[in-house]
Amino acid sequence: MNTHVVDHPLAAVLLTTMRDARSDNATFRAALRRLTHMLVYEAMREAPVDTFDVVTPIATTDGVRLSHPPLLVPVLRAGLGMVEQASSLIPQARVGFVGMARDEQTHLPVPYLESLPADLSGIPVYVLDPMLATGGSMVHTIDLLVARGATDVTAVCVVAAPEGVAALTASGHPVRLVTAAVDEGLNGDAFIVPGLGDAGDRQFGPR
Ligand SMILES: O=P(O)(O)OC[C@H]1O[C@H](OP(=O)(O)OP(=O)(O)O)[C@H](O)[C@@H]1O
Ligand SMILES: O=c1cc[nH]c(=O)[nH]1
Ligand SMILES: [Mg+2]
Repeated sequence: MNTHVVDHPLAAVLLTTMRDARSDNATFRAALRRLTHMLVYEAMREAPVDTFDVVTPIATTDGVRLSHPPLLVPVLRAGLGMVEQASSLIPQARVGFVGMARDEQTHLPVPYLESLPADLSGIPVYVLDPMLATGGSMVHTIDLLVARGATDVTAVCVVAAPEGVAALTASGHPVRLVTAAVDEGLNGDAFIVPGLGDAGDRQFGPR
């Protein structure tokens, strides 16, 4: 599984704001939006394009358009904070939704929402979730996508734990990871260390 860590000073500054426990909900959300812009921009770097003639006020030249406009899939709740920025960067993208919340005892994801197109064959999919911890939520989401025919999936995360990266690799799914950081690991509550806490709570308040 290919992992791309976006290593850029501007991304690192935004990640620092998100990590900082003193950042309030609004500050955290604003930093997530701006960091999402950078992550999606990098994630789309190799996206294939078609060329066509575009007529400027002066002459005709080559224009480009995305060959395959993608599907964006925010994983609720925390991924909601990424979808507005991602879709403004890719206005042609469609959006599907998956909702799940980890059980605090088992740390397993409990799904509560699935709203996805039936056929995803030939459509690149970008899953938006700030946190890849055990990987359970991301693997479950990709299971749903692959069952609909997806063969080209990118997980766009802010912070990943090595355990989550290993789970994505072990899943055998056609996925690559774009993230701002791979952290040290998980604590006994399956939270990422040093991480940034609960990304849903830090945007929207406790459930
Ligand atoms: O890799 P995992 O161990 O599955 O953990 C990661 C998941 O945990 C968080 O969601 P959470 O379950 O806290 O729900 P929320 O977004 O509603 O807060 C996060 O946004 C991921 O979806
Ligand atoms: O550190 C973590 C782990 C799972 N979910 C979060 O929001 N944060
Ligand atoms: Mg949460």
